[in-house]
Amino acid sequence: MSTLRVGTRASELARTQSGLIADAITARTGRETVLVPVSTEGDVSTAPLASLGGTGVFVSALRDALLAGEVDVAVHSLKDLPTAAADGIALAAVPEREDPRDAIIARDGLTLGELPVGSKVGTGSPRRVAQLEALGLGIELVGLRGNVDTRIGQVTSGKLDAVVLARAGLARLGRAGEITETIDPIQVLPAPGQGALAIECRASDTELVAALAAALDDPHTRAAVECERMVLAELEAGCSAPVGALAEVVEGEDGAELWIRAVASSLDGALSVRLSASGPYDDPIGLGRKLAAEMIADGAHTLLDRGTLDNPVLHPHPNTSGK
Ligand SMILES: NCc1[nH]cc(CCC(=O)O)c1CC(=O)O
Repeated sequence: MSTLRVGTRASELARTQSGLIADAITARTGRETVLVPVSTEGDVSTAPLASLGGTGVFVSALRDALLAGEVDVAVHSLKDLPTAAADGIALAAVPEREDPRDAIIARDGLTLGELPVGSKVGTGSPRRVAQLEALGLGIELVGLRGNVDTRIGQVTSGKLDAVVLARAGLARLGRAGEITETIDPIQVLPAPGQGALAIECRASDTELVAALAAALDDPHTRAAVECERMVLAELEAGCSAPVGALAEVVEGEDGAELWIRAVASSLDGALSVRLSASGPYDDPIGLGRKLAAEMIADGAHTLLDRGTLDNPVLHPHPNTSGK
């Protein structure tokens, strides 16, 4: 059989993730694979992500390459995928997710609670900013982009006291040892889909879709992320909105159940709606809808709208944008 071309963004994290999936495909299906780099607007631009025209900046170039027949498989971080389905594209597999939590890398081994008042903490994510502001730690949150290496470098060089990153990305890069605290989801709920990967193919490649689903899909992860993403979709929010959600499969007396927690915040973190719900494992969509409806009844839309006109919290930090 022909070699499968696996499209990947150029960043080190993306190449690492795509490489892991390419190896898993070969190990489990016997198909040879080759990585094909595809550059995306999100990699090229150094503008704040929130200004790059909303959802999916990292995703569309890979999908275009799939549809153009330049690659056969695309690997994305699931949290970067827009919630709307894309024409002609199938989500073939959602492999078992890594630890979904956020983490900090701070100077001198400090935890969040140990950071002195006035400490500068880097993150470009409105979701992280809002939830960290809500903790009232007296830290100063500083806008930050760039690859994982650049971000951690801000701490090593002393420009920042700490940076916030997804634990999963650090683990895949072999840098989990530099984490000084993994943040409890009680304090900061991760982005919907964080820690999970999405493997997409052309929908017309039905045999490949079925083969990758059989080889790599993890039904528990898929159910959890479907539930989380339904909350995001129902709130009509994108991947850069201050919305966190984390679902887990728990074994109850009557079989498997899904349990989900979610938060929607104003950008400044001053106001938030934080709720949880549980329901049957086989209806993740229904559970996500139900929780979102409760959040909306509690004013989630008002909070999210309040943040769209201006951004009072994120201050761009010199020399931190880019690669
Ligand atoms: N938006 C960038 C992005 N997309 C996925 C990850 C991490 C890996 C993951 O969540 O699976 C990151 C970096 C980060 O948030 O630290």
